[in-house]
Amino acid sequence: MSQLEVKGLNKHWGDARAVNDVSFTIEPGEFVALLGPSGCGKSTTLKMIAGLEEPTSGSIHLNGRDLTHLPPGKRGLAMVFQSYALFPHLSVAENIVFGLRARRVAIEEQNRRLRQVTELVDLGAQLHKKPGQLSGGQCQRVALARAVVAEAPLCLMDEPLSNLDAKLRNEMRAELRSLQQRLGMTVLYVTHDQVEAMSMADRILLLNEGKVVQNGTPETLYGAPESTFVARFIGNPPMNLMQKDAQHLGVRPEHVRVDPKGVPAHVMHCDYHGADTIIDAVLPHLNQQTIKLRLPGHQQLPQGRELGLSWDRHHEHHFCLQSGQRLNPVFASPTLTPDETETHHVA
Ligand SMILES: Nc1ncnc2c1ncn2[C@@H]1O[C@H](COP(=O)(O)OP(=O)(O)OP(=O)(O)O)[C@@H](O)[C@H]1O
Repeated sequence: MSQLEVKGLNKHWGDARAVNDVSFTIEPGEFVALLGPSGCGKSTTLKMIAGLEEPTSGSIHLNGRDLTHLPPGKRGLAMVFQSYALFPHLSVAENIVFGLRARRVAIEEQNRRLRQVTELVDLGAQLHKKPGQLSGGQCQRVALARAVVAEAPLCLMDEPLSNLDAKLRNEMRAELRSLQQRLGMTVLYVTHDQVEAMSMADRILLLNEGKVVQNGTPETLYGAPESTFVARFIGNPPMNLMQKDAQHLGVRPEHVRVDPKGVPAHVMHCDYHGADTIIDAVLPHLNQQTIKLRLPGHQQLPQGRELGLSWDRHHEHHFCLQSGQRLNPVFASPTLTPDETETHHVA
């Protein structure tokens, strides 16, 4: 039995369909990211699972128990919010065990779990401080610790790292993922940041306009996007999508290489990123469409420089021009199939 089972979930406000027939499951110990652009329905989905928003229709089961219409307090879920939601007048220790006290868990058990979790999230020296005396990263650790001590069957996280600066966010990502794996926590994690979803999740549910557009591992979303929307959303810079015949031909910037025998291109612009350079080029034989390529190191090519470009066949993605849906199957192991690894020239 799946830990969480969401079936045909809808949330309509008048004519607006914020969440439109969303179904998915989460297995015990899985870390699933609910990813998508602003306004796609991520938070509304999470709120319906938490019991903070009533679904228009659909059902939510946790370990076979129907939660759909239960009040939040009866669902037994843990939550971590972007805002941390700590009580400013309580100490770190009191914040962490707040839920356990409310549930009248025995004091010895509260202390045991508090000791265990403060060691895990390295808060031992801060237990008597108030949230106002902590850094953003420490506040987020307190919020995490509170979710961990609850020992809930599912932990819901709504953009928990978005208030932290870039360096700390990176550190906390690794910390959170390692904590989740060590404890075997089942997590549903809302984010609009594809890097966060790609680096942390076992599986990604990508939402667009209230619908799940792809449900798969990070590798599947990157390597076999089911539509042009997914192809553009995952990867930075996103996949090049060029109109050719009656299709969109997709190839990722990191898979394009300079090759004198390749398709002719003119350099437009070079963008140096430190470890690599992103080059924008025009393809005169493909209706002046543009293509991006990623080259290692610092490349300074003058505007107008002529290049040849090529890529391997197994790195091509084909999508229907009208529907945007994927047309080509995925090559399971490209290096094993000689005719699929040949270099392809588009012109
Ligand atoms: N209480 C409400 N009344 C009416 N419309 C709402 C309400 N709450 C959300 N919406 C709409 O539902 C849609 C989905 O909103 P939601 O907050 O779930 O998106 P999101 O993916 O979490 O976005 P973000 O990343 O910006 O938080 C949006 O179009 C939003 O305007």
